[in-house]
Amino acid sequence: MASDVLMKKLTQAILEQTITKRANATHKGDYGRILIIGGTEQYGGAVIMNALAAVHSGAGLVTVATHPSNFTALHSHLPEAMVTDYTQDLTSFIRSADVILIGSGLGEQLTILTTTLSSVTPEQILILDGSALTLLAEHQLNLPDARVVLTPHQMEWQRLSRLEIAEQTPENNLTALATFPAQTILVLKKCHTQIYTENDSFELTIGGPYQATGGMGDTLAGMIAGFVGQFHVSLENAVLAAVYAHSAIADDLARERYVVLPTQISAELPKLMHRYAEKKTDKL
Ligand SMILES: NC(=O)C1=CN([C@@H]2O[C@H](COP(=O)(O)OP(=O)(O)OC[C@H]3O[C@@H](n4cnc5c(N)ncnc54)[C@H](O)[C@@H]3O)[C@@H](O)[C@H]2O)[C@@H](O)CC1
Ligand SMILES: Nc1ncnc2c1ncn2[C@@H]1O[C@H](COP(=O)(O)OP(=O)(O)O)[C@@H](O)[C@H]1O
Ligand SMILES: [Mg+2]
Repeated sequence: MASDVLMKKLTQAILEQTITKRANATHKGDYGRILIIGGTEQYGGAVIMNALAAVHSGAGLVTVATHPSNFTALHSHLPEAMVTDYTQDLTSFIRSADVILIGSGLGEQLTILTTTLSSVTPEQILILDGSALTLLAEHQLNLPDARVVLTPHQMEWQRLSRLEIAEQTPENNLTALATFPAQTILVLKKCHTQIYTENDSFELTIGGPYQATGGMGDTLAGMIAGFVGQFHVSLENAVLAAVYAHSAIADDLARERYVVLPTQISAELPKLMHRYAEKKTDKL
């Protein structure tokens, strides 16, 4: 049966609307203070990819709260990022962040998640990815009063919504989203990722299987953090632009590659953003 939900197709117009040229008299404090929480000993790569994407998106200040065994690797990839031990009290770090991204490679660290959920405030943006979504579902945790973005892939959304992947129709997804606090944004990742808000739904028509590499979603989550921390047209626009840019870069790179690595996407971000800030839209 055809869907009654009108899914708007994302185009490069979302990049033109969202990515703006920077004003001269600005500083790092104007471009988002991002706190990334995740990365067990096994999954350090996940937060490294979050942070690479956030910094290459233009985030002003990025701090990564992770297992100490990841500090050296993170710094060797990205000296721009600050680090802190995620087993220590994170409340002061949470308080001073504009955007908190938690969950990529978080594994079974339930206490870190519950502390974060109880510490965020309504004006903060909270992005929940990876293991945070699985823990949320397993322990039936409530979302806090904050500006929440969920970034599940289909299996994570199955755990959260109790909808089998085959049942994840636009109608069912919207009904499931309505059980979360109003204004929660859902980025349902798959081939042709869909984005749902309380009142609207959008579909990506770009991207492809050359993106099917571990870390591709960690990179998207870091980009979303970077975009929402600096582009304030609306939270929805910034999320949509990050989702579109992620796959637009992948498509561009895939013209000459069999697979596209997550870190290659991050490396290309400043170029793509420069093109759109300058409205040089001929290439993509
Ligand atoms: N380098 C790293 O440190 C990496 C760490 N990762 C972290 O590993 C943890 C576990 O995440 P995973 O996603 O691997 O494991 P999950 O168990 O959450 O999900 C993977 C399972 O879902 C299935 N699936 C069905 N539809 C899917 C879809 N559209 N996209 C992706 N999977 C789909 C897969 O076949 C697989 O069985 C997360 O915290 C994640 O952030 C991953 O991001 C991979 C890279
Ligand atoms: N076949 C595909 N076509 C388009 N996009 C894909 C495809 N496979 C994976 N992706 C994209 O790659 C990302 C994978 O996210 P996720 O599974 O969370 O990765 P990870 O947790 O390993 O970082 C999503 O943005 C998804 O849309
Ligand atoms: Mg993931």
